[in-house]
Amino acid sequence: MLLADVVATSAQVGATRSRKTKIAALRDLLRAVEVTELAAVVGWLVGEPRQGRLGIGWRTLSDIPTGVAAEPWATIGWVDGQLSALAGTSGTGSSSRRRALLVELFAAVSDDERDFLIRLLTGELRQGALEGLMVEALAAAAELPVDPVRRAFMFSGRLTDTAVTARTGGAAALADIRLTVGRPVRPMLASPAESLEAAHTDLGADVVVEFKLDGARIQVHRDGDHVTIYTRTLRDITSGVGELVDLVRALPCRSVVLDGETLALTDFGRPRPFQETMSRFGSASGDLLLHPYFFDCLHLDGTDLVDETLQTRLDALAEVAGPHLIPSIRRPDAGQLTDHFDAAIDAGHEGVMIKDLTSVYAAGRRGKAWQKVKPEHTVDLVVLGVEWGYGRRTGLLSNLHLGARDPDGGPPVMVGKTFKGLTDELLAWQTEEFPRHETHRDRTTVYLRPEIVVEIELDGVQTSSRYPGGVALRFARVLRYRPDKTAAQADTIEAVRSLLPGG
Ligand SMILES: Nc1ncnc2c1ncn2[C@@H]1O[C@H](COP(=O)(O)OP(=O)(O)OP(=O)(O)O)[C@@H](O)[C@H]1O
Repeated sequence: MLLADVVATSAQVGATRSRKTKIAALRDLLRAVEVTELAAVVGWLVGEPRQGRLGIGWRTLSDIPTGVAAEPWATIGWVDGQLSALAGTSGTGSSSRRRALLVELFAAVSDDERDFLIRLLTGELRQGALEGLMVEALAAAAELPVDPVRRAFMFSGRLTDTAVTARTGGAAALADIRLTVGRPVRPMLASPAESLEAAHTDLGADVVVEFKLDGARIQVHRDGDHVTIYTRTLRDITSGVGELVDLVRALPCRSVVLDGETLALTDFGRPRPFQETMSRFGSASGDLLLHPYFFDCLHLDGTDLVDETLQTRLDALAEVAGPHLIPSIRRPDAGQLTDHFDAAIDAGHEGVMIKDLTSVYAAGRRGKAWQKVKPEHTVDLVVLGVEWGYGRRTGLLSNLHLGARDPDGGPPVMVGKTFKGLTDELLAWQTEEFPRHETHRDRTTVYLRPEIVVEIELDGVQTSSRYPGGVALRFARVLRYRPDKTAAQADTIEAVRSLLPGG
């Protein structure tokens, strides 16, 4: 099959807002490709080549001469081979070798294909929403229910592998993919709740309420003396966090998989700012010590706990990591719930997580089983453009155009603008950094590729006829930039709409 077929399907997926139509388009393509082409195609369609991130920048790519292929002939296998060669090129002389490979690649493709490849190689195609669609399309193509595919993906962490397993082995092979100590599992995520009371009413009395710490997610695997530690995006950071490795090695068990958050603390035991934890995180240097706060246990001494209730998992966690638990309270009444929330805020934390004690561990869709409550609403949005300031801000890039993620993989949906909360330092940073992400500009505004995520605090949202999503932010202000997040991890337009009064 040709690259052109994949590009056509990608365009079809982008052109419709209908989830069903998108899935059908992906399913038809998945059915038509050879099994040998499947991993490459799945990787491209979710924006994550099976070779991993190739680290090719926009600047390098824009310098490669345009192709001449009038009749597209680039096959999937050939393009995949070029990407493997690119991935395997390192050391002296690698940049000219990489350039030669790119020139060869681009000479063989049409304009549409070139555009697709550029977006693939720069990471612009990478979107969490596409993974969700792909999971459903893989199930449809293999005529299987979605759940076993989603579950296999949770355990394997690699959609390309899951695709091949679904195609070649069907339900039985998918069911064989289980938690393996040492191999990271995709983490379970939370949904925002409107308020403490709303979450409590929604989940009922059978809940645990935990502090929500503003650190970095860690997933810890230990098999005997062998410890590995992964980030939220399943990156192995073991070598950078020696203090955590030592601590986990000393836990009273033979094998364990733990989920938690890690933080650096001040001398007074209060959390250090998020930026400080992040800068220490994974870089073995610096004298800040990271402390783990565990909140889940997925495996203990040969027993998988993923399908057990949270209550059972927390009991196992208390047994193995008692001194390192996140502060929590089980089955609080309304008064205890508010007290716990206040205690979290007083201690300098972000808020609380309210979790259903009867729920199992499930990654893949932001479920309602874990709900987060913060004192203010905050959303992570994508910067779409920025206007030149005036008055004191003349010559500085100031007013941000903010977009929420389209859960179906389309371009972000604009929901408002703000220049509030920007310090002089941030204004200077924006003015220097944003032109590097520019697509084009007009007299007032520099438009950006949607790749910078900013955390916005707001009082709420209101319906709007001006913005395409029908909703606009109220009193939005910039809290901070989120370099740890990609646009695929920004909040969705649905998450923004859910903040509408009564939404
Ligand atoms: N008690 C806790 N239970 C689960 N996750 C927690 C807890 N405390 C802190 N966290 C962090 O919160 C994240 C889950 O919240 P969410 O799914 O909203 O992710 P997020 O988009 O990073 O959230 P936010 O932007 O609010 O940090 C986890 O990935 C973890 O890093």
